[in-house]
Amino acid sequence: MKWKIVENYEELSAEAARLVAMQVKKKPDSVLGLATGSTPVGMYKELARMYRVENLDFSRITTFNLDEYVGLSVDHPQSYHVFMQEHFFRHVNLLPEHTHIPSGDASDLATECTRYEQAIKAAGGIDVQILGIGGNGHIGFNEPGSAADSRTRVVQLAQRTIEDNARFFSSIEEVPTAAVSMGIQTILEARKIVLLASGESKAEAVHRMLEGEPTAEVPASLLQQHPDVVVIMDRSAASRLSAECKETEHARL
Ligand SMILES: O=P(O)(O)OC[C@H]1O[C@](O)(CO)[C@@H](O)[C@@H]1O
Repeated sequence: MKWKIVENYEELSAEAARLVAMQVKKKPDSVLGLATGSTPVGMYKELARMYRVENLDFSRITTFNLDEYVGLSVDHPQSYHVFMQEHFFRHVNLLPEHTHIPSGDASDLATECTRYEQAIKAAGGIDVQILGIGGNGHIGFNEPGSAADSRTRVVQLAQRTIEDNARFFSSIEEVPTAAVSMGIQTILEARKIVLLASGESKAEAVHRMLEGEPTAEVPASLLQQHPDVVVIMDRSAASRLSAECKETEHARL
C-alpha cells in the first residue's frame, strides 16, 4: 500500500479530487466506485468545481456506490441516493442512467445484491474505487468479521457504526440497523483503490490498516493484499502511525 499524509481536510479533498480527475481525463469512460459518509464530501465539492470551471467531463463516466441502508426509500433524506444527488450527481454532467446505487428497499434484497454484482461486471469492473474508513476499520459497510471473499450482500451494522452515524438522524432509534453493501471481494476487484481518512477518530483504524496484520477484525487491513491502494490521510488520522511509517510515506507513494 502507498500512503500520503497531508496537512488538513482541504488538502486531502484536493488530492483525492486530483487523482479522480486524472483518471477521468485518462479514460473518459471510466467506472468509478463511490463512497458516502462525511469524508468524501470535500472531494465531491472539488470535482464539481473542476466540472464548472475546468470542464472536467463526466458524461461518459459510470458510477457504482458502495452501499445503501436497508429500508430507506430512494427519496428518504438520509438515504445514500439523496446524499449522492445533493453532494455530487446534481452538480456535474453524469447521466442518471450511468449512476448506480443498491436499492435498500427492494422487495427481494438477495436478488438486488446479485443484480448489483452483475451490473458491475457488465460495466467492465471498477477502475478506481473511493473508500472512507469507519472508526472500527470498516470499509463500505463491511463490519469487523466480514469475510475476505464476501460480495454484495445484506449486512448488520455494528453498534459503533450505528452510534457514529446517529449524527445524521434525529435520534439513534432512526438509524437503520442493516445495509446492502459491496463485499470485501467486490472492493478488492477494483483495479485501483483510493482510501480517504480524516480526523483523530480514524487514527487507530488507520494504524491497524497500515501497520497491523491483515485480519477480518479490521476489514480495511485486508486491502494490504491489493496491488494498487493509495491512502490519503490528514495529520490527525495519521497521528498513531509509527515514526517509521510516517517517515517512509513519500518513499512509498
Ligand atoms: O466518512 P465518515 O462519515 O467518517 O464515514 C466513514 C465510513 O462510514 C460509512 O459512511 C458507513 O458508516 C462508510 O461508507 C464510510 O466509509
